[in-house]
Amino acid sequence: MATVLRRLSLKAIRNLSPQHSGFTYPLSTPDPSRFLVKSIRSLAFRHPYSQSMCSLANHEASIDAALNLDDRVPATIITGFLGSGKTTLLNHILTAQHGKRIAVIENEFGEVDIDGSLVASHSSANEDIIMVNNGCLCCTVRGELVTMLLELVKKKRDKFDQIVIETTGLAKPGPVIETFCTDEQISRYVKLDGVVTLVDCKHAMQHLNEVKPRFVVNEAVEQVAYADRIILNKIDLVSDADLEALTKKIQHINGMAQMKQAKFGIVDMDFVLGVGGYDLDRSIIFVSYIYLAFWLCRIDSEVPSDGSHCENHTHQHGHECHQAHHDHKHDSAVSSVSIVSEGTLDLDELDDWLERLVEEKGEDLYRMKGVLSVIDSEARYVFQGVHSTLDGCPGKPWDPEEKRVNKLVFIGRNLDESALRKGFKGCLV
Ligand SMILES: Nc1nc2c(ncn2[C@@H]2O[C@H](COP(=O)(O)OP(=O)(O)OP(=O)(O)O)[C@@H](O)[C@H]2O)c(=O)[nH]1
Repeated sequence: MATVLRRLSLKAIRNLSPQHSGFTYPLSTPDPSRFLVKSIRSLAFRHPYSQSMCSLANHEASIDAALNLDDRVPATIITGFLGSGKTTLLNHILTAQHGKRIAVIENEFGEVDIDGSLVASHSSANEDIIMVNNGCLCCTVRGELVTMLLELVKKKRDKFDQIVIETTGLAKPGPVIETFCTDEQISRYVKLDGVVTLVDCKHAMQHLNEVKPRFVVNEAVEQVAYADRIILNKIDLVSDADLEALTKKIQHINGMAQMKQAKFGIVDMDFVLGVGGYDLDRSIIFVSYIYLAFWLCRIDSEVPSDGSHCENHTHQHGHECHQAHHDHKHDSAVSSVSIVSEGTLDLDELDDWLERLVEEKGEDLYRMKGVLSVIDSEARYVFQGVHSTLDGCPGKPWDPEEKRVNKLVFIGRNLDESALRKGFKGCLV
């Protein structure tokens, strides 16, 4: 069925664009994305097959939604590039007064779980934080997402009111969204409420403009393009002029999403929960998904690049996804190095090493984070880095019986693993 829908959708989109392989819109249209979504929605409504394309479960769900009988669990996807503030927002959601019990699915790019402990320390319901490490929900561990969602809703449905999924900073949101629209089991129990994208105002322009090799998709652009809500985070780190330029750039990519500026992800809860971004017939969602893929081709062609376009819609980050219509690789130059080691660190040595590191490699070091055991401290030391921005503070105290294990993750371009391990060793007392 999905294939039929896909073909019809592609045809519909092609009909909108008689002049070239991208698509055109009336010159008088102030916002092309709005026009296209409207057109595609009306096409989907009018299409005789649109009602028969979805599964029975989806039909029932749509009718229930219309009658306000929809008791499926709403799920929110939090996405955004590495270090943009996703975990910070998640902690805000977990501690804010909204009366909702939240189950969290955390997806980390490195094989070491750092965010899990940082999130768990804020949550009162630790057992409902599920970690998925070392793979992207958009590809390698997508199956796990389905399994975990089903387990949550089937075994613990009475324990929470909302699911929040934090993707890795290198995830493509499209395939994750598609899981909610196309998996019959998931759509029976869970409804996608919205996609919230965090934007790091200090570094976003660099990533949005990044030149990618041919067929490699820019994840930062995709994360903005698929958003229902965009949080322009870290406004404390940029000038008004930079903020204005970034806002324009983002509006150009996605003119539909509501946008809010924030520091440390502080926004009203109704901006991120209860968005209702997908309270439409599933077929329309799927059509919109296809539309977005096409819209992204158009954006990609406008983002400075070496001529790449989306014939094959492929991106890389060291592993590949072989789903029918979103084959993609993530950028193979981007990888992670995880260090797990016992021992105590000299904080001064550590500071010196990290400062030297970001001075030399800051441009390529997208993200660093760690939970460390430092000398003369009963508490964990938590350090965070995004390019050359470094931050460190005491975290939760170690339990007296607990083995003090240092965990660090570096994510970036062309990482020198042996140099990183050597640098770390040099800080041990
Ligand atoms: N100055 C400033 N720092 C911020 C703000 N929001 C978050 N940070 C810091 O940015 C760093 C990264 O924040 P996280 O919330 O861990 O980012 P993330 O998107 O979850 O990171 P990954 O999961 O690694 O992709 C942390 O040191 C935060 O304290 C902000 O508004 N201003």
